[in-house]
Amino acid sequence: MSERMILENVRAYYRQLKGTTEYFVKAVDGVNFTIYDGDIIGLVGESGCGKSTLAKALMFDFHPPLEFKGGRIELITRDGKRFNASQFKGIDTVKKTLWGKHIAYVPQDALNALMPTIKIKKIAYDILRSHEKGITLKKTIELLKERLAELDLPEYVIDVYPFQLSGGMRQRVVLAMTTLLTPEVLIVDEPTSALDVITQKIVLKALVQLKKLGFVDSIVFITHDISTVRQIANRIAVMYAGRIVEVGSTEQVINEPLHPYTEGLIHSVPSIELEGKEKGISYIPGHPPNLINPPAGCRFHPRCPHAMDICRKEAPPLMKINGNRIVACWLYGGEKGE
Ligand SMILES: Nc1ncnc2c1ncn2[C@@H]1O[C@H](COP(=O)(O)OP(=O)(O)OP(=O)(O)O)[C@@H](O)[C@H]1O
Repeated sequence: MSERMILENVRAYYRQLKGTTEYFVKAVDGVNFTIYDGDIIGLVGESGCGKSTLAKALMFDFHPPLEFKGGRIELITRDGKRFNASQFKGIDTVKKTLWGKHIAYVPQDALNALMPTIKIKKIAYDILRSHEKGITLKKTIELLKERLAELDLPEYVIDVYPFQLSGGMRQRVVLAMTTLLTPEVLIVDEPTSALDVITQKIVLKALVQLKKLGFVDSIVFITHDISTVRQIANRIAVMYAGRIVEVGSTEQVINEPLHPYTEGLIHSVPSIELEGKEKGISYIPGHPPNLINPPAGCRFHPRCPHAMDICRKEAPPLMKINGNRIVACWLYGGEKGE
């Protein structure tokens, strides 16, 4: 499997000023993570754990107050070209070089971000124009018609205003428009959280379709809802307090979670409990830490039922277990992972 993105020890902090004192919110702090061609990765974790900030890092989207503090973020294109976050001097070059063409992002508020008074074809044209000089409205319409048909959306959509579309339709139109230039990686942030269950399934199907048809190679699906992501992801990465704590196949992570945090997360989801697990719904005690001054050692140790001495002192590295499981927890031994 070829790699599409490699993240090594990535740190992305928000700079904050209180009076004259400078603080950093360590929203992404030592993340290691690889995205392969063909992946649909579910990135899960509680609110505030750093998922959206990690999405910004994957987009090379660093501008104040967010700062890239170190590590390696590398994007590898289909034709083998490599882009490194540290090679870019400003966000404008990132936008021009990568966004839309190699990596695309559908933010949490995409549904509302569409200007209600501009027709879909004009919105698509404006998006394409910002990435591809010389593209015409005629060419945009041709391309968009093709894509809409592939995603089972009617052609008339191009001539309507966003407010005339239902939530699920709007979300699929956003997906079609965002991927018109066939980027290698698509990042979607909570794409289904505002939708009813049936519409959610239609949007999930559209995502799978985008990958199947080769409009994108890999998808990162960000959500706090592990039960949604399990429907389409082949792998799940679990994030806690700015770090990835476990990565594995969807089945492994859900059926045999290794990290105590993953276990807590899964047992707190009713829809997963109902499918065969009879342990009852439970909640993870305590709260995620303040990311300005996170606890030493494993960041989960104050909430962990298995915390040992070492957990309070040393942060566990991501370790490879049984060949293909990856976990950052002192309960497990093994060689160093991703
Ligand atoms: N502009 C900002 N300035 C300072 N801190 C920020 C900023 N944006 C986010 N943060 C902080 O960074 C941390 C990670 O936030 P982030 O939005 O990445 O988490 P998340 O997992 O995506 O949360 P959610 O699921 O609620 O969207 C949080 O502590 C948040 O308060």
